[in-house]
Amino acid sequence: MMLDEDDDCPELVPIDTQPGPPVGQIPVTIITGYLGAGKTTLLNYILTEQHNKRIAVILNEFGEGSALEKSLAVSQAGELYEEWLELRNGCLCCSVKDNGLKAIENLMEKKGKFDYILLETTGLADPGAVASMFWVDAELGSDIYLDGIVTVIDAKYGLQQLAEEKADGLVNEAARQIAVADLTIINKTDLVTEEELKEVKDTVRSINGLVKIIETQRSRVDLSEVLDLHSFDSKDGANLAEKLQLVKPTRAHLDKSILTVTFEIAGDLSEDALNAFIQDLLWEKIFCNKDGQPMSVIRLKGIVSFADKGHQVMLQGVHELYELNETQQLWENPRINRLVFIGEDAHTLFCVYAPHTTLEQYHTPAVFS
Ligand SMILES: Nc1nc2c(ncn2[C@@H]2O[C@H](COP(=O)(O)OP(=O)(O)OP(=O)(O)O)[C@@H](O)[C@H]2O)c(=O)[nH]1
Repeated sequence: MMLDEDDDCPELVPIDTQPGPPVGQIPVTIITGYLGAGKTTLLNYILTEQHNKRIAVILNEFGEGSALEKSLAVSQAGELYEEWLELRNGCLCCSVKDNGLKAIENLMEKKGKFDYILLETTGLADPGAVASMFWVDAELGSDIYLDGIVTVIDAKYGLQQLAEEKADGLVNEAARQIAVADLTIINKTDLVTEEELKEVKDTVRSINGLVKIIETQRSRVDLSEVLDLHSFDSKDGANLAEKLQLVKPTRAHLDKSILTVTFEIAGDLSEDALNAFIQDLLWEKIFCNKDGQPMSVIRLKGIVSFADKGHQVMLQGVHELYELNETQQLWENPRINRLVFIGEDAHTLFCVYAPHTTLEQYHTPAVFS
């Protein structure tokens, strides 16, 4: 076909990689932390700050072990909220005793539009289970999406809580809450010395090499540090690529079993090989420690390169779920893949592939390509 001379040349359009969640979905931030750490104080602080958002706060008993699945089935019914409080700045506060996403969705239908949902889990909850539920639900076209997981830590008693030994070799909830977090708030800094605070920070870092750490008194935070983190969608792509460069593998500290392992691999990966590796890790659980205990992943993140893609691809995982999404970031040479795994017995990843490697950054092209 000939182009009319007066016709403009078609403009180049960027590839539509659709970063971030679909338009119109409402972010949910999960707020977790051990008993008495300062979660409620944080929620109250957020609610009374000026933020021009209509925030709904949901206090509930998500993630109470086996109650979770059961509740998913029974939460179809109507009246799910118990107390309801409308604050002057437009915030809404309610207590949902029922578990499950349906409860929240019903709530939204009833009370109209919120701009934001904060969900406080109980102190003993495993937020990873709650997070995976939201993540799956967002994929299924829900009105809400998971924005991030914030863990509040007690500066004074946090270490003690982390050191508590659980029966049957179970990993302590306080450690899990840190492992899964995008942001940790070390609260009650007024009650500790500089040295004590440093020890808490070092311990948090020893569990989660990726997490952002801030310190507070009375949970007073800059709201931009807590809300709209986009920790699970590819809007975070550029930030994540930068952040991953700085992540260091961690060494066991107080909680001996959870730590962070990093891989750095130059060049393109094979998508099939990477999928196979992650599925072996998350689903088949073939990577075991010397006692035959499989590595259990709590969180994983990465920026990876596939030969047929000019854009960086983001890897995200929580528990047994993972996702690979193309970001808007174009690769520059050299392409360096970076993967970070946080989990129980994460060091077994090294033992499998490199029995003599210590926890230093490890180059392993053979595994993924
Ligand atoms: N000294 C001091 N006390 C604080 C600080 N932040 C919160 N507190 C107090 O610590 C206690 C527990 O705070 P909450 O916000 O209720 O803690 P929580 O995590 O919601 O507790 P649970 O709901 O029991 O899990 C309250 O008495 C707060 O007033 C702080 O920075 N310094």
